Amino acid sequence: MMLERPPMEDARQALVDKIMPLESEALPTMEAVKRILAADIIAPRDLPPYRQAAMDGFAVSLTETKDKRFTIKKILEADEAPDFSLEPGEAAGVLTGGYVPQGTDVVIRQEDVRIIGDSITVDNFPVIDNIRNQGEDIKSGSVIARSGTIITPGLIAILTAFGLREIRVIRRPKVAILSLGKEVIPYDQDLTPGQMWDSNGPHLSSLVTIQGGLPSVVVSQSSPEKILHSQLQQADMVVTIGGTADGSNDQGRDLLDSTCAEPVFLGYQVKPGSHAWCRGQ
Ligand SMILES: Nc1nc2c(c(=O)[nH]1)N[C@H]1C(S)=C(S)[C@@H](COP(=O)(O)OP(=O)(O)OC[C@H]3O[C@@H](n4cnc5c(N)ncnc54)[C@H](O)[C@@H]3O)O[C@H]1N2
Ligand code: MOO
Repeated sequence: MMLERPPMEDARQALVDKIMPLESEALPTMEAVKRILAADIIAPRDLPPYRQAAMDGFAVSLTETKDKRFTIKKILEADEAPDFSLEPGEAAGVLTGGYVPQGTDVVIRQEDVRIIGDSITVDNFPVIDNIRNQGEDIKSGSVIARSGTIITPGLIAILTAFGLREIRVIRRPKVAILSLGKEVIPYDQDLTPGQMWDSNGPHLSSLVTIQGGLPSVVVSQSSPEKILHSQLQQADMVVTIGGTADGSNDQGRDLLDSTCAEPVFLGYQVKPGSHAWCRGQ
């Protein structure tokens, strides 16, 4: 049902109601910032993926007698997965984000130990264990982000922390912008008296770019109907500029009538801009 000069909010809602989600496309994760997720993302594994040290220092296995001295079994490298377990009274050198060996009860910061030969003496036992448990941040199988989410830099970090190389996003809408009027010429052409550079086309085009669309601007001095119909084949949305009044140069209304698209609203209660029309499939 076509609305005649509705309030702006009703016009906006009528337009939004016409919008259909576009198809999705696969993108390398690094290129997906600001795009819209096309499907829920499920965590493929736990994060952290293994039990990690939260401090540089020593992983220790405590003794029943609460000894302060531990024998160093091995100093682990940053990229090393331990192939041993700690027995009570043993310690292993660990780095933040690295594995802690099986049997670890607590990680003591290196500032809180003294290294004497092949053993350590703990000056201060921490009140927390300084261990990040497997899956503590995100559990395998849980939803990381829902379909429809706008991908932020933070989400890119999470997706790549899971090694997700490619994700499905909604494709960018193609928006054709048609500047009507025989006096309007592209801004990069020389002007003759009576002509006007197209500035509204570049304005709308920039707004579309900022919102994530793919704009194309056409100045249709001649055969606007032909251009409009070809744009309707290629674009998801066509926006025409000018020609909305009743002057001899105003073809906007006839142009819209020449499409088979259903009228959504005809004019709306905004000044200036009251002559805006909308049609949709
Ligand atoms: N007899 C009447 N005249 C007008 C009426 C009316 O009811 N009866 N309404 C007035 C109102 S209100 C409005 S709003 C305007 C609507 O104007 P149009 O949509 O027809 O706009 P144009 O005539 O095509 O252009 C107006 C002006 O803007 C320049 N222009 C157009 N396109 C561009 C562009 N892409 N970049 C830069 N400049 C552009 C154009 O050259 C004209 O100078 O009608 C009133 N008149
Ligand atoms: O209808 Mo016009 O755009 O308000 O000045």
